[in-house]
Amino acid sequence: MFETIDDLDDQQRLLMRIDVNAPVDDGEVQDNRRFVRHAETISELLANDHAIALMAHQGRPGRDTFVTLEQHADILADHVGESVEYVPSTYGEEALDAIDDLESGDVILLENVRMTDEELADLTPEEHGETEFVQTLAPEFDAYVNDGYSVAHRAHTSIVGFPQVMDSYAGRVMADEYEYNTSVERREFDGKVTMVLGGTKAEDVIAAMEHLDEKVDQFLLGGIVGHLFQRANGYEIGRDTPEGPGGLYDDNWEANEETIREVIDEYGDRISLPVDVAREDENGERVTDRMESLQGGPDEYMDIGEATIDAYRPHVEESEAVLVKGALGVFEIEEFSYGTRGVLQAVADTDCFSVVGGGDTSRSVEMYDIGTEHFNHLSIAGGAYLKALTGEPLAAIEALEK
Ligand SMILES: Nc1ncnc2c1ncn2[C@@H]1O[C@H](COP(=O)(O)OP(=O)(O)O)[C@@H](O)[C@H]1O
Ligand SMILES: O=C(OP(=O)(O)O)[C@H](O)COP(=O)(O)O
Repeated sequence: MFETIDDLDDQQRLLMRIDVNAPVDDGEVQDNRRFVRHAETISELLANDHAIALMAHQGRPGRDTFVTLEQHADILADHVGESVEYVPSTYGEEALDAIDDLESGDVILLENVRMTDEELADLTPEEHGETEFVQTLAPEFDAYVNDGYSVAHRAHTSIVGFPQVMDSYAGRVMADEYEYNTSVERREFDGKVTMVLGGTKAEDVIAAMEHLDEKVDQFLLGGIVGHLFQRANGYEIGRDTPEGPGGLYDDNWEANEETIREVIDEYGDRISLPVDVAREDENGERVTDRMESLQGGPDEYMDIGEATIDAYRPHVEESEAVLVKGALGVFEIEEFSYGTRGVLQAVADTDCFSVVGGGDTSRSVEMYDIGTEHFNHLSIAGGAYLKALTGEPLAAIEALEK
């Protein structure tokens, strides 16, 4: 097990990794629940008179979302209610000067760690610990804190390098997420465990399903994941869209179909699939088509239909635990939110242990006032949450435990 910030002495100089990786719309960084959750950890640490230098990433090199962290500092400052100084350097002279000036109660945010040569280099954790990035910053601090659960599955320098050479602690977000998200893997439930899987990151979800068969009694599928399964069953549904991940239905179809077939052969009797799906008609209204009546063609289906929601609800009602990853439809558009809302409402109305994961998906609970208090945990992680559910070790946790 790892140590947490409860084990820290007061008034330390802390180097802390958070994950405020966010959607970027026309160059503007969008606020999200990650900022709120990390702000809570930062406030807690400030109450104990620590001085904090934050490390974080945004986007991936080459993508439009790969930007500096200037806006992130402002958004964080709003949530913390204290100044968060943006430093346009990760471990160069400007960074070292700002770190030198750090006093108890101060918070600075260093530049996007993915702008360094080391962060994404293909190195072992020990080699990450020997990089100039780590060797320059580590001596400046008393301890390292990792609160970035949603990036915990990446073995990058800021995640696995510093714990090699520094006293290391899990932040509040990291510790809470770890506790809830490993509950399925630990199989803490006697009753039925149901997993609701959807969203757009379909290949990750399907890969996870391969490892989940013994831990889950019932799968309820929707979103793009549901389309892919129904396509493998011979229905003419699904096409790649410019906004989507690409390749699911053409270049990667053969591989996807093979995996889906294996999953269906292995435990298809525990998998419920959409019996109807909803699209927009020529008047912009929601219409629902039965699966047998699909004709192929260019229709884009954006939600599961009402009959599917009715079929899924009883499974939720008889479950002891329900884990959700990915939305069942494009819930951001009210007309196509019925599936996601219907199933989440059923979870909220039932006295089961419940976790909703996926940065986007968990947002739907707040967006439609379903009541966060009805859920045991809303995860701010996507990929890391999915990995934890399957029992795969997370690089950050392994590094903290070392
Ligand atoms: N049928 C669909 N077509 C297109 N997008 C969909 C569909 N169903 C769900 N989605 C999208 O899935 C997203 C959420 O799932 P996902 O992309 O896996 O993200 P996360 O893991 O962050 O929750 C939502 O933004 C929603 O619009
Ligand atoms: O947003 C993240 O992951 P997620 O979309 O799986 O939740 C993390 O910040 C990890 O980012 P990455 O997938 O570019 O390594």
